[in-house]
Amino acid sequence: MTTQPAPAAADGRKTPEPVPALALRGAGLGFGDRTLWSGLDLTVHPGEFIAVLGPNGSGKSSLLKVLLGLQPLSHGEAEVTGRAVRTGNDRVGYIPQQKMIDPGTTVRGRDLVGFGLDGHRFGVGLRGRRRRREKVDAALAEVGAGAYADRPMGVLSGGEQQRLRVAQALCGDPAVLLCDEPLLSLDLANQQTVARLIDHRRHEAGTAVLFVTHEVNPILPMVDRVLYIVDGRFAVGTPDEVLTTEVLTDLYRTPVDVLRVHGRVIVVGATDAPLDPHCQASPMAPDGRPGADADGPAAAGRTAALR
Ligand SMILES: Nc1ncnc2c1ncn2[C@@H]1O[C@H](COP(=O)(O)OP(=O)(O)OP(=O)(O)O)[C@@H](O)[C@H]1O
Repeated sequence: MTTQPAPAAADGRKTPEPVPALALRGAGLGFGDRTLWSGLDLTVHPGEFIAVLGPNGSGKSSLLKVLLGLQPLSHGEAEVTGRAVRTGNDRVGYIPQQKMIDPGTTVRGRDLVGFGLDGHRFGVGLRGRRRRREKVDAALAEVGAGAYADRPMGVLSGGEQQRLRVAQALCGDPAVLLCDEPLLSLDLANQQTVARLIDHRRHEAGTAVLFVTHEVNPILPMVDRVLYIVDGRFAVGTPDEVLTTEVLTDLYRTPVDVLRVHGRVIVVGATDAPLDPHCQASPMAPDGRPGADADGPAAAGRTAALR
């Protein structure tokens, strides 16, 4: 949670700070008289992997909408690669939840991936078309979807469809990848595949990742920092800093225990004060839902930045 001063060059001049992939400054969002979150300052560097956690309705997806330029902030500023957010920004990739596509859908996987290049300018004519095709082929190869790329989307399995959505999001070489529960409805093997693809891309290409999830287990080893939002309050820090009894008790304003069992994080809520309408008793996931747990490193016990 500390920032390094910019290193000095040999001639004594300071090297300019790298442009963050993503920056929120004093950001706030509310609807009517309800504030989802406010005073949010978050700078995400190229290649960083941020998990966005919190109970239902805490404003996680709304944060992604803000960064996609689909939802204006109530306060503050949001920037992607140093520029104010806007719709249709080809520096931003988006992976939605897995939802089965209608079996009658004839759009091919290859076509879906190509939609990820809409807005990119390859020029007209043969050369432009060839460059576009090369990009699509490279994205299909990256996710291992070449074998079924020419089949209609409607006949593919959920895992195959989701790999193609990942390819679509990566196709345009985004600086920032916004993921809205992309592992939901996938079996464990496909969860791991999709998570690894995203992790690989951020290591290889320096793509920053904002990953909204209710289940931090499959991605915890990849997570650099957590943004945990509860009822207008939030904490930002490493998983060891945020996923602690102390921080979650502060956030939820009710006693919460964070346990580490066989390398997994289990969050246990107070039985007399359910943390959300679905959570009558422990255990619960770090997002407040009952009955789930999380892979995780041993607790370091440091306190996160808590708002
Ligand atoms: N355009 C809108 N107008 C009014 N209220 C809205 C609007 N968009 C979202 N909300 C409300 O804001 C709250 C946060 O919604 P959001 O989808 O961001 O939550 P979330 O944390 O992603 O929840 P979940 O985990 O259930 O997906 C919800 O109560 C939702 O109804």
